[in-house]
Amino acid sequence: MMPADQNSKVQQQMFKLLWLFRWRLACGFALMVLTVIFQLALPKGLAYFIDHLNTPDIALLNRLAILMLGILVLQATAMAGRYYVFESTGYLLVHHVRKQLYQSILNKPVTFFDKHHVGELNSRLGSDVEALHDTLTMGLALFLRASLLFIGALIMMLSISLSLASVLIMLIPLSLFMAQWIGKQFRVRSEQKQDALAACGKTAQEYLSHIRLVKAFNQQSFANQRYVDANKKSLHISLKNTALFAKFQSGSLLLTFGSLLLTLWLGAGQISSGNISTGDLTSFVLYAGMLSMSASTLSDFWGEWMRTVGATSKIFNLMSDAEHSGGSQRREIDGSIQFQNLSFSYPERPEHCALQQLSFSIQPGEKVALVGPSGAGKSTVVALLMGFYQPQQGQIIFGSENLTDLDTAFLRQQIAVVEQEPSLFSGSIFENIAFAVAERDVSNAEVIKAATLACADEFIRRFPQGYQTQVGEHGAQLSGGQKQRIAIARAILRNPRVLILDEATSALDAASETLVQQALDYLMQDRTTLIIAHRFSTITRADKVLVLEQGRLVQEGRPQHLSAQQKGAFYQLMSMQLRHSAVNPI
Ligand SMILES: Nc1ncnc2c1ncn2[C@@H]1O[C@H](COP(=O)(O)OP(=O)(O)OP(=O)(O)O)[C@@H](O)[C@H]1O
Repeated sequence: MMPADQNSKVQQQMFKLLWLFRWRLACGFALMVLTVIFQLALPKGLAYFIDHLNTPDIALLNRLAILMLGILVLQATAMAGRYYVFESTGYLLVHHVRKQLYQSILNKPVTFFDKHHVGELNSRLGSDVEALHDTLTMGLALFLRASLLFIGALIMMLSISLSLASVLIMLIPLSLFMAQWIGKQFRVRSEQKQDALAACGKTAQEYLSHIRLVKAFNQQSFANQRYVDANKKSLHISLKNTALFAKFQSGSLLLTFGSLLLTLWLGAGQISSGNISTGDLTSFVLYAGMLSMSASTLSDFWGEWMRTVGATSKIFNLMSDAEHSGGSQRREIDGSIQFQNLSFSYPERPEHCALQQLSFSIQPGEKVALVGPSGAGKSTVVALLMGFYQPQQGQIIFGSENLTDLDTAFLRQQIAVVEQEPSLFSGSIFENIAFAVAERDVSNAEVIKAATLACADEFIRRFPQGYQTQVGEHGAQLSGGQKQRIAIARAILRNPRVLILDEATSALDAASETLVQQALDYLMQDRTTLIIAHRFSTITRADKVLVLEQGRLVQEGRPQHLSAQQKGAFYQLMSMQLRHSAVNPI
């Protein structure tokens, strides 16, 4: 349950959203008032018609029929207009919120993504935003219409027969209570069903996205069983829901037709005593139907509205704070980097020190290899360098500027990262290389030049569609070496002052290896390069090596110098690496 003040804040924001579309909504409301007036007029017309069925004045009946037909046509037209205006406003609202929400998510700090699962964010963008459409526009429209109809039908019923109306009004609380109770039951079960369906989807996604592993271990039947189990839960809830609905239907039938019978019985007495006509009784029954339908819409709405407030509060929370963009200095960096007495713990694991009192400096143009066992803190150094996290202690200096004073976006423009497993997006090879430059349009010639320097132009041209070849999800059509060269072309196009290279651990064939190395050699020229290095050959070619162990810098120096210190961490690490390479050459 949300606290009341947060509830009202969310509702204020929901009304602010509605306010953006006020003219469309006002137009929809005007059409709605028209449809309600027509709807209320029809039973009255019908009553008049029935009471004059025996009249010898056929012309009067004809005029009456034409008038009612006219009202019907007008009502149908106004109804179509009302439906279109509200429904389309709902879609425009969803489009608006989804656009803003996605943009806010993109601008969140990296720490945010440590806490939130991509699947969860997807469901905020999907079903939670969709709830706004259903409740905020269509739901609200139905609520307003039901309110107008309820009041109108009640007035008409009271005007036809006070006594008959009083009896039926006493039955309203019973039907409202029943609808409320059943609505609550459905809500609880539909939430359980949603959870069961989400669990089903998660199981399917997990096994299907790792299908090769499943097949490699012959685990199809295990994967199938997991899915069947998850599916069974959702079936069980659906069956329970269906049984409840069946009972509800019979109860509601009894109540509806019981009240109808009561009305007819009491009405027949009133007709025989001459208080009302047959037409009056017919219209009374029709108004009573409108009253009960609108009452159940009204009782459903509140639960629906509060559920949407719940879902929407998560959306508004996500839309609130954006990434801390660091300082305001938009300085060109010269490539020198210093870590000064830096300590850092991830916000999600504050008790664990990922980096401890780390100090080192890198000169402009220097090639520095960052080495250390798994979990030593190599990737953390890079994450801090990119400004993804703020250290709790110490500082990072670019040139003479503290990282906290620099505009993070401007700083990142001057850094390029080549990942260990390059990420390619669905789209063409051209788009994937041009992805390097967000600030301006990139020409064909620039992309081709970058690809040529990355030794990628030749293989790209061999594809029938060349640079327009679609790489498919996760770049499935490209080999490991080809993906790496595209990632290198991307970095060349960015022309960064500082290059961060997370060296691939997986082996390439000798020909690919040579091409990738050639591309990297070009890329590293005259740039400060920090390499998370795994290969012996890379490490020995670096100007300097930083050896990390459990977040601490344990050794630093030229590789030749460090390899001579047989008791040092570097020597141990390299001996292990060489033994491993002898077994699994990379
Ligand atoms: N997002 C995170 N949240 C919490 N702890 C993290 C996070 N990322 C890394 N860590 C922890 O921080 C420490 C350093 O991790 P880091 O990824 O920097 O090591 P690494 O040297 O790059 O390892 P590897 O060579 O295996 O990639 C590890 O103990 C790791 O468990």
